[in-house]
Order: sequence, then structure tokens, then C-alpha cells
Amino acid sequence: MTLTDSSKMEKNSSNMIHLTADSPSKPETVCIFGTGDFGRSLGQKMLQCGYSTVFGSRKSQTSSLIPKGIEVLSHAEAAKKSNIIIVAIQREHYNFLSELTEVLHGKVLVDVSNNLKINQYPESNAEYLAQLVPGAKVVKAFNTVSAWALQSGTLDASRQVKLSNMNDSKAKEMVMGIVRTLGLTPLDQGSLLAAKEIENYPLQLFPMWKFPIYLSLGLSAFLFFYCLIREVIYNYVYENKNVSFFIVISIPNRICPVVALILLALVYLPGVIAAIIQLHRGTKYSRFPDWLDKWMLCRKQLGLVALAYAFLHVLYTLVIPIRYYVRWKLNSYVISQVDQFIHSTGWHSDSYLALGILGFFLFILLGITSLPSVSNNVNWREFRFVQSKLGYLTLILCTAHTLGYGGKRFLSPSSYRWYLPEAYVLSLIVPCIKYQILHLCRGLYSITS
Ligand SMILES: NC(=O)C1=CN([C@@H]2O[C@H](COP(=O)(O)OP(=O)(O)OC[C@H]3O[C@@H](n4cnc5c(N)ncnc54)[C@H](OP(=O)(O)O)[C@@H]3O)[C@@H](O)[C@H]2O)C=CC1
Ligand SMILES: [Fe+3]
Repeated sequence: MTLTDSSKMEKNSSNMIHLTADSPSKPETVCIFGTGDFGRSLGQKMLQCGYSTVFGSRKSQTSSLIPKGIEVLSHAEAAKKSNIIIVAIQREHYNFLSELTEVLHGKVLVDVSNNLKINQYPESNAEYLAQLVPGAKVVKAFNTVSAWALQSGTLDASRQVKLSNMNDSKAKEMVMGIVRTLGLTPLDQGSLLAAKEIENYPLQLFPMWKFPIYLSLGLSAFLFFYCLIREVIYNYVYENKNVSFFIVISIPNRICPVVALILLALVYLPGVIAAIIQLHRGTKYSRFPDWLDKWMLCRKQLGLVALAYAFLHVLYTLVIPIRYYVRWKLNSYVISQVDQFIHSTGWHSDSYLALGILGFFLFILLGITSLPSVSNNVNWREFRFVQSKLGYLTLILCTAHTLGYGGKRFLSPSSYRWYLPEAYVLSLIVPCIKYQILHLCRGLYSITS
């Protein structure tokens, strides 16, 4: 066991001790308004974790769905029994709470609600609740956990509970205590102003992945038609050769490395543009344009999509030796000439393959270090070293590998092995410019200081 492992275990066990020692802060009774899906699931979980729970509902009779051991009372009666009231009701039905202002005065009201659309209302649901019941201490929490996850106990993917609250740290601490006892991790997001962001969070669908995925799909489509015209249609029209089966493996295997390289280059390009902007403005303390900000924020996703394309390229390449077309070509080549081993060709083929293997290995390393569990264990300098220095090296190695493969026939337009020169140009230019800019910056810095 490493030193970090043991210190982590120590930390965890001290947390556990802290939890049990924390139990005095565990309230006697928790009240939940609303006996819908979420209210029932939360009530059941509370009961399992040792809380005495009471429901506040419009109906007084208990249905078979209500977990056994939980009393169902009217809203006012239930609220009187507890200092914490979890409001598991849709925002549209909050109006009746204003009639309970007196009972709810000084109590902690937990708003768990979500909306159907991003930014559906001008103010967040939690702020709206705080306006309706001015005497209560409103805390936003639990909206990022689903009723299904609470019921099934599969909380791994959604263990984090984002919280925010007006200015009452005591109320927030009380809710955080409950969150911890339920086996979840509270994540303090600050004041109630953050509630809107917390409410928008479950409605987002891979926000950072949209641009990289659309871009890669667009590039793939463009390259597919480009290769289709250059290789299949051109050969058919001018050489009367039918190579339409290229669509299945040859063309995808041409598209994958090119898209991977362009995307990888686009990971490093915004850094270059940012450096140029900073040099032009003469300061690094001004905001970048919005488009550059957004581009910088999705670099990790761009890199991971690039890695996926590189993986596909590796898989497509692995099947090459068993393809009929390749075996046929090889055989006819052997038959057509008494083959002499050409040393330079041996070198050329081995070195481009070796460059590809090394480049792909570093590419995987980049992907792994971008995973949160790994990046949390390296310091900022180590992370930058891997992502920046090794990133450029990966770009150069992969470009050299592709150049090495296509290089021989680069200038022959009728060849089916023709690669898009733009891909190389872009991926080679980026590290070069950055290198130049760094030197320029160092030079300027030494002159001015
Ligand atoms: N379902 C989920 O996975 C999640 C839900 N949430 C949030 O939890 C809240 C409840 O969701 P959910 O349980 O799924 O919804 P349901 O429709 O299943 O339940 C809503 C409950 O609100 C109460 N209610 C309905 N209309 C009124 C009214 N006019 N006046 C007073 N109370 C009313 C009812 O309780 P009664 O009949 O007892 O009065 C009803 O059972 C929502 O705000 C939702 O956004 C948050 C995270 C996940
Ligand atoms: Fe390759």
C-alpha cells in the first residue's frame, strides 16, 4: 500500500468518526411536504438512515405506497413536528405555502424542485420560495439526485448533492448533515444566487461535448465525400476501375487519422490564439473573447474525441492484413516481380509504424491523465507538463506517422493513398507557432525586466 493510500484511509476513517460524532446535529424528525415519487423515495431513505420522518400532504389517508412507519399529516401539523421541511412539490403548486408563513417561520425549508426547461423562470425556484415564505431559511438541495437512484440505492453516478442557501450557514450545515447521513456528498455552491445554476444542472445534456461532436461529425462527413469523389468516383470515371468497396474500410481508415489529427491540433490552437491576443493587448489580465473562452473550455472533450478517432484508426489498421484486397495486391506484387528486399523501404515502413505506436501510446496517456481520478492525484505543474509538453510531442509523432505513410505518394493526385495536406499543415504549424511565441514572450520579458 502506498503512503497516499494509507493517508487516504486515515482521512476516510476520520471522516466516519466525524460522521458518528456528528450525530447530535442529526435532527429528531424530518418533515417532507408531498407524497409524490420523490417525497416517498426520500422518506424511505431517511427512514432507513435512522431519521424519524413525517409527511405533510393534502390527503390525510395513507396509501399503500407510503413507506411503513411514516405518518401522514396535514401540512401545518407536519411542519410543527420538525425544524427541517423538505418541499417535494412542483414549483407551480408552491402558492399554498404562503398561508403557512407563521408555522414555517424560522424553519429550514429545503427546495428540491427542478424545472422542465433551462432558465424557465426569471428567478430560481428557491428564490421564489424564499419570497413566498420570508421568515423561513431556504436551502436548495437534492434536486440533482433522482427518485429512482434513491430507491434503487445506485447512487454512484449522482452521489454529489449541490447546495446553496441565503446567508444562514447553520441551516446549510443542518442540511449537509442529512446529506452525509444518507451516504451522499454535499457540495456547497454558495449563496442562493447559485440556485439557478443548480436547477439548470440536471437539464443539461453534455453541454461541453456538443461542439466537439458536431465538429467531428461535420469533418467526417466532409472528408467522406471528399475521399468518395477522389478515390471511388475519380477511379471509376478516369481509370474505369470499380473500387466502391473502399467505402467500408479504406475510406473510414483515411478519415479517422485525419479527423483525430485536426481535433488534436484544435486542442492546442486556442492556446496559441490566446498567446497572440495577450501579446497584442500587452497584458494577461483582460478577458478573452467569448468564443475563445468556450473553445478553451471544451479542449478536454476535443482531445477525447480525437483519441476515440485514433482508436478507430488503430482498429481499422489491425484488420488490413486479413483483407482480401490487400492479400490479392500483395500476391500480385510478389508474382509480378522477383522481389528483392529494399532496405530503405524496410526503414521507411518500420519507422512510420513505430512513430504511430509511440504517438498512440502518448495519446492514451493524455486521455488517462485527463480523467478526474488521475488528474486529482497530480499537481498543477505535473498536469501541465503531461497535457502540454507531451501533448505537442503526441501531435508531432502522429503527424510524422501519417506523413510517413502518405508521404511517398503525397504528390500523386491519382493515388488512392492521398491524404489531406491541410491536416498535416495545421497539426505541424500549431506547435511551431506556440514555440515561437513562447520564445518571443521570453525575449520581450527579458528586455522589459
Ligand atoms: N422525481 C424525481 O426523480 C425528482 C424530483 N425532484 C423534484 O421534486 C418535486 C416533486 O417531484 P415528484 O415527486 O416527482 O412529483 P409528483 O408529481 O410525483 O409529486 C408531487 C407531489 O406534490 C404534491 N402536490 C401536487 N399538487 C399540489 C398542490 N396543488 N398543492 C399542494 N401539493 C401538491 C402532491 O403530494 P400530496 O398528494 O401528498 O399533497 C404530489 O404527490 C418536484 O419539484 C421535482 O422537480 C427533484 C429531483 C428528482
Ligand atoms: Fe496510421
